[in-house]
Amino acid sequence: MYELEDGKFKLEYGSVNEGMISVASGKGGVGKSTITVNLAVSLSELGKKVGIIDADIRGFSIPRILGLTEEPEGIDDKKLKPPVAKGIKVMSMGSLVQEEDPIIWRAPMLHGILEQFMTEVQWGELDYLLFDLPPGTGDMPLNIMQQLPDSEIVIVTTPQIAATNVAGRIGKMADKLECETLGVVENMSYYQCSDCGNKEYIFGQGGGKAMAERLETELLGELPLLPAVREDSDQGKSIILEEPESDVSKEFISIAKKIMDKHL
Ligand SMILES: Nc1ncnc2c1ncn2[C@@H]1O[C@H](COP(=O)(O)OP(=O)(O)OP(=O)(O)O)[C@@H](O)[C@H]1O
Repeated sequence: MYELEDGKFKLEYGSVNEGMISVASGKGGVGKSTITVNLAVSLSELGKKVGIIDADIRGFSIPRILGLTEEPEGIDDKKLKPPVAKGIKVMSMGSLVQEEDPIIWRAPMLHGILEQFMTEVQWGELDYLLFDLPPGTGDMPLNIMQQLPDSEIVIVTTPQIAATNVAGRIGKMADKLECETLGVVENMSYYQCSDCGNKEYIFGQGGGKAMAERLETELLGELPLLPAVREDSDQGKSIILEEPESDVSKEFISIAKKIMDKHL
């Protein structure tokens, strides 16, 4: 699907110059897609050219979270021009698979669609290509990671020990496939009272850090549980652009910088 030359991924119609990064989670609902989008926007705000492949075939939510309204456009019968939102090029499995198709049919289609996204889409020059993986440690995320040699992985977890145990399996899977784990992002780490600023650690504390230690990787950041994050996502907005001075936006930018530093 691509060649790695001098640290750059050469695609049929473009290249990825710094990193192909899968965003994974041990289970659903921990904020993987929200984090994929906000990381992409953060990298873009830091001057990087970014693309996203929404490979979460069950819950393809990237177009909605990113506020994408355009469809991919066919060019000369061979290539697809990816739609763009907030400066990010996006291809979603959701645009090619019918939502009502049973998962059991969709899973084998994944391989072909991913290949099509890598070889028939006019990505142009990108610095980062992010993949929103299906949640969990089942066949679907495994198959995708197997198809992406030399890619890296960021693991999203919530702080509960149960969640970090499952997410830890993703790290072990990445090791087996020789994908480098860039680090762990702990989401919904705490809730901050908008009146008094007090932080409540409603899901416990330290699970992300403990998991990062177990996997011998870095805790890239801890993001609060904030109504504004969900509200913006629901409306196709990004908190990074809406409230760039907020603590949560600064934390996203800090995570993006740590990822960039690993590609210097
Ligand atoms: N830090 C946060 N604060 C508030 N709400 C959040 C936060 N992160 C995610 N959410 C909300 O939690 C819900 C689940 O998030 P999201 O869809 O990103 O999870 P996911 O891990 O990708 O789920 P799945 O893999 O099942 O598709 C969404 O409504 C999202 O807006």
